[in-house]
Amino acid sequence: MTDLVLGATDAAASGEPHITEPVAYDAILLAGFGGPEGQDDVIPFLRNVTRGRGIPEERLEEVAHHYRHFGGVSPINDQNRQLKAALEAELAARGIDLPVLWGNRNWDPYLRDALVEANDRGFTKLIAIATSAYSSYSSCRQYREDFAIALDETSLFGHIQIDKVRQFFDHPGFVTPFIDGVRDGLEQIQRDNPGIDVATEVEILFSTHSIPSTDAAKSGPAERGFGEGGAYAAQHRAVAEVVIESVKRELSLEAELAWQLVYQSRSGPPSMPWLEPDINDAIAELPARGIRAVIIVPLGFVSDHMEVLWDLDNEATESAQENGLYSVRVPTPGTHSAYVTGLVDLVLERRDGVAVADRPAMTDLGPWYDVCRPGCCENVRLGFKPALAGLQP
Ligand SMILES: CC1=C(CCC(=O)O)c2cc3nc(cc4[nH]c(cc5[nH]c(cc1n2)c(C)c5CCC(=O)O)c(CCC(=O)O)c4C)C(CCC(=O)O)=C3C
Ligand SMILES: [Fe+2]
Repeated sequence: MTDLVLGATDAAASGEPHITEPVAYDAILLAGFGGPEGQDDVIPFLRNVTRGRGIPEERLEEVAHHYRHFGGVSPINDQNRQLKAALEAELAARGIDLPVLWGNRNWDPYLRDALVEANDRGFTKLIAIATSAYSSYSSCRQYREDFAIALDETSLFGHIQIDKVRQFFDHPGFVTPFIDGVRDGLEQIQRDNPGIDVATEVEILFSTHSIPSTDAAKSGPAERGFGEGGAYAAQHRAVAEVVIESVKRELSLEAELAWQLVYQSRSGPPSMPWLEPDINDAIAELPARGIRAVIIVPLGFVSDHMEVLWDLDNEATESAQENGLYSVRVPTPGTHSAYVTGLVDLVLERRDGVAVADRPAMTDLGPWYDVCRPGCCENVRLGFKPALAGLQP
């Protein structure tokens, strides 16, 4: 163990942003968010997620109601079970002998359960895939902090090494399902709205989780300037541009497509600035510009979990209806074959120490770091906690 890169050994301790030495991993750690699986789980789950966060009580009641509406069951755990099975099938098909262990940050099975299993099976080197594509406290560092906490809880610090694949927002495996989805969505709009002008009457709304503006500002390494919304927003804008250009190419469209990046699922007190505009406010502005149809793209999400089912399929879809707009919601990557293949490629990239030039990245921002930079994805509200797979502090 080194104090430069907490919990890491070998190549990771060099402090380089990319590890291009092979590492003999024993297993993959699939790290999920976790979600309730029955009415009795809802409140304890929400307590786990929001401990010490200053989320207003009304917001918690509101979110509890979303889960209650679906019988207290979030689809997220089943989606991760399916992803685990798909990864195992892909690994087997490619003859790669790497077991997949699954553990969540906020619900059973927890990360600590996966680490106990790893230890029982004699695994000491794990490569983690967090089910989260972009850079921010919630989508990167919080997973890394929770790895450190889980090692501590299980007294496995110094026995088990946990590295983490890079944020994969611009990996073709993650982006391809969105390109497919937007292309199919446009075709559906043209089919169902004969004569509609895709250049002037359709708006593509790329939606992601809102986060506090202070988190967004810290979402990338301080020395790189990313503009408004930090690396988090910059990564989303860059991926959205790639999706738009790819769809135009695939459909041989000459005209520009209208799009914007919007936010959803805000949860802090109104006094705290979070990233805007909210998707529902953005939708309300569209009819005045002559827009007749929207494509809602859940660009920030890897599966159709509660934020997608409730905040998009329920709320945003209703906003579209109220504003007289035809709407299509694009699927998330889920278990799309490109996504599953891409995740396995990301693991092999680390196992084999692939050269940076040979790592696929569809935007100029990537390929993102294997070892997070100091202060990257910090949370100024909650203060410093040690985190694995990154340079300290
Ligand atoms: C960036 C981001 C992602 C995307 C990255 C990723 O995918 O990880 C994400 C995913 C998710 N968020 C989820 C659920 C919740 N998030 C909450 C609260 C918060 N999320 C935040 C950010 C994010 N969240 C933030 C800044 C907060 C405020 C509290 C804090 O400062 O930490 C709360 C508390 C209640 C509320 O306020 O909404 C809940 C219940 C679920 C599970 C859904 C299911 O069960 O299907 C998933 C996948
Ligand atoms: Fe969240």
